[in-house]
Amino acid sequence: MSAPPPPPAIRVANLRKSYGAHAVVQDVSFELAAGETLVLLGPSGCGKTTLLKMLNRLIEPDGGTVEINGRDVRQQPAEALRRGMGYVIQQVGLLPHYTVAENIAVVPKLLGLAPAAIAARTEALLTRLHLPPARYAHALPQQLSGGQQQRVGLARALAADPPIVLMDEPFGALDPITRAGIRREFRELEELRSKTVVLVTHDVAEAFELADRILLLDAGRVQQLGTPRELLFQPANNFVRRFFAAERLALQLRTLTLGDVLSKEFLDDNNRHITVHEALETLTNAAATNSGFTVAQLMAAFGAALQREEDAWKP
Ligand SMILES: Nc1ncnc2c1ncn2[C@@H]1O[C@H](COP(=O)(O)OP(=O)(O)OP(=O)(O)O)[C@@H](O)[C@H]1O
Repeated sequence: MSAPPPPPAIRVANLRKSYGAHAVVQDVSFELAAGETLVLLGPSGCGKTTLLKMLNRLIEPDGGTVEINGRDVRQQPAEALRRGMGYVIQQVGLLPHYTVAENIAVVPKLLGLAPAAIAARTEALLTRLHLPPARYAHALPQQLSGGQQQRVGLARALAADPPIVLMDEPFGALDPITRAGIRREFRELEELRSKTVVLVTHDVAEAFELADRILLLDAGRVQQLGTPRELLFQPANNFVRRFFAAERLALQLRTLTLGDVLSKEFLDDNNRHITVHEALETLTNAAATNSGFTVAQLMAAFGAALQREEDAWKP
């Protein structure tokens, strides 16, 4: 007999939380496979942060269950649970009198890791996050820019190599350009690729860029759970449709790939996964090498692909 499949990394069932008469999270359920990135998205006050904090017991639910790797979180002490999950917040929360390296070492020390292992890990993470250790390991948080502090916050969350990382508006305090840059680094960070990530944002473009799946909330209720593509092309209701209306074209450009829009003769293994948006950026860059098609051809193909998608989901 084959072994039963492993339980999902995170399973949330019928989770509820109210403050007085205000139902902040209402009957939320979802499952997340190991290695998946789920983005909690929705308007301000819809319950994203409350939902996230119930995963690591910073907030205790009124009802429902949270299981991590098949185990109910209430069966483990909250402190131990939190040490096993990375947590990144907008305010970063670095300890002001600790150096960058000391901040990163807090959880690994609590977990009893050997000092040499902690030092090696800190150095590797700082290097990976573009903060050369020789320059930054012994700096104090106040000597860093907001973007650099955010990177240290990320390094700290990853220091003990937790399989699950929770992030609450991790790029929220940054200006748009720094934000886009860090987001790109984040996507490319090997350290995060294998991790199960739950990330809160109210930024639609950010959600589309980072999510494997998006959980869209309104007033504490799940409006839709699905891939960015599903939310865009198969909205479950009018709220979902309206939520993306203002940025629809930009999202479509970021969602459809060359593989979706171009015919086979223009495709190869290097370009088929590039989004139309990325391809346009390259094409309009003067230094770009010849890609075999023009902006006009790509836009025509994109228009035809959109029509196909819309037609496919018409009731
Ligand atoms: N401790 C509390 N007591 C009373 N009400 C609270 C408490 N914490 C949160 N709320 C309310 O619950 C609702 C959801 O808050 P939450 O922080 O989860 O929303 P959010 O979607 O993360 O919002 P934002 O995007 O603005 O951060 C809000 O209306 C908030 O005022």
